Amino acid sequence: MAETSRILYTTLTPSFSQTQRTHVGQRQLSFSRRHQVHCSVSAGGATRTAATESIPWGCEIDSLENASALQKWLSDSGLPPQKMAIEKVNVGERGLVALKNIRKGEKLLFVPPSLVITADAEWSSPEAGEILKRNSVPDWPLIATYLISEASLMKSSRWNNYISALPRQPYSLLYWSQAELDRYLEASQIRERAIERINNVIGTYNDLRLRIFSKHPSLFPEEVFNIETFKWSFGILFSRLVRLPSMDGKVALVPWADMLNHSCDVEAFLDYDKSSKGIVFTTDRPYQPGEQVFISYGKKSNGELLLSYGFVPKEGTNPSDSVELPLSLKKSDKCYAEKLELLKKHGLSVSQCYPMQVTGWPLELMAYAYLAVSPPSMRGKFEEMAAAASNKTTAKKDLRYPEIEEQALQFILDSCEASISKYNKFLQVSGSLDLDVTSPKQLNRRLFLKQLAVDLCNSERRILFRAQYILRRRLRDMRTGELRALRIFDGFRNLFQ
Ligand SMILES: C[S@@+](CC[C@H](N)C(=O)[O-])C[C@H]1O[C@@H](n2cnc3c(N)ncnc32)[C@H](O)[C@@H]1O
Repeated sequence: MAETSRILYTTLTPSFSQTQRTHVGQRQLSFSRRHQVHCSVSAGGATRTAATESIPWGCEIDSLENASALQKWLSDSGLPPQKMAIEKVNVGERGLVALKNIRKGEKLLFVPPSLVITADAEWSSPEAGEILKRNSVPDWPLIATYLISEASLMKSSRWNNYISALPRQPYSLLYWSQAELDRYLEASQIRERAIERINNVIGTYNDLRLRIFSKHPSLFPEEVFNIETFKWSFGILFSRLVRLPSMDGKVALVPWADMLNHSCDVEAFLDYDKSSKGIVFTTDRPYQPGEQVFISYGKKSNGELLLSYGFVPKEGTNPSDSVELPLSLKKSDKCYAEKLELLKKHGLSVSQCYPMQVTGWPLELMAYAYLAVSPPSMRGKFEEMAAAASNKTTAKKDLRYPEIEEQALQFILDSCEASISKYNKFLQVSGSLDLDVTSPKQLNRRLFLKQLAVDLCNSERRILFRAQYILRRRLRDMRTGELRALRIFDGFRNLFQ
């Protein structure tokens, strides 16, 4: 699915105002010309009702409640006969399962553009769509608002069957409270990313509310267009929106295709196929009847998958897995101010995170480590080190400074070990984290979140363990090499004495 965070940041600069209104009032609205709006939003367990009838905002993610209505509507609306059907599955709750033998290299789906939601989609409430477009609202917030608008129209929207089959509470970190993020993701840098993302959604909503919704309350009543419904629609976008490379990277919600779950073992991805004029993917392995068919949501780390999609693949099964390692300049460094200024010049800050993989770490990380440990006598090299530490520069990154190689590796090792001890602490206490829950529902949610956090922390710590092993070995080899050289030197000295 799409590279979500990047898109959100570049499409709308949110105001980041903290004035959120999460309460939904109790009055009737004149939003829809066709019927009155009734709003019941379930978010974080709370249900808010605005009128007699309620907007369902999708269905339970683990139910097949609306799946057959969705399939029927899709085929009546032009989706060609499929070799797959929506079923309950072991991985991903609901998914698409092969009905017939499917060959490797076969094209599947063929969802026509008329069944795809993009920023150009026709609004059931055209006036509302016009206003957003006039205000140059970027694609992501535009589609998020569109989804809320269409959901609130229920049966009057042409997307009713699609929206009814969407999950009422998409699994994404958007739905974790600050306390849950602090409690479960304390050790992982994903916590920061989740907070940043939640603030972006809140900022985006506040910006739209101030600039547009508050000026047109009859078209965008707060009972419907509020932070809870935005969390829902952004949760849907984060977990289902796709970027279509053959349509110039256009982002789209593709009904039916968005029932496909992710596997780290496959490389098949969704795209627009010019010859068949539909959204397709090409299988990279055969499937037998009854087997779940998968696509790839992209080469994402376990943390990124949890952030957008709310799941963590089994430990050791994701070849794209990585962990963000935080590195910081030491305050006691004699050249601290000078180094910091250069880091800032290259768009970096005093603490920088770099992705570590089981297979190694980026050259930028090594450049940062060189800068952090380099003595005042290497002042002339600081600039090139800071430039190479930034991935925004075209500067030569593959720098080597043999004279400080050992200190740089030791610096990375120390940072790895500091991170490992945070994970150790969390994983040791995680067993006793849930003793204070009172209701079974709350207990289930807590256990579920805790399990996700434990899985994430185990997979991130595993990468750090591997890096620790490699770094220790490299340092040991360097030190024994140095010792041997020293002994040879001593031998020569004795000989000449
Ligand atoms: C594009 S939707 C796929 C359809 C979804 N299973 C449904 O029932 O609506 C993405 C969501 O499916 C689930 N999912 C996808 N791949 C998964 C996997 N490998 N393991 C667990 N859950 C997965 C996650 O909840 C994710 O947010």
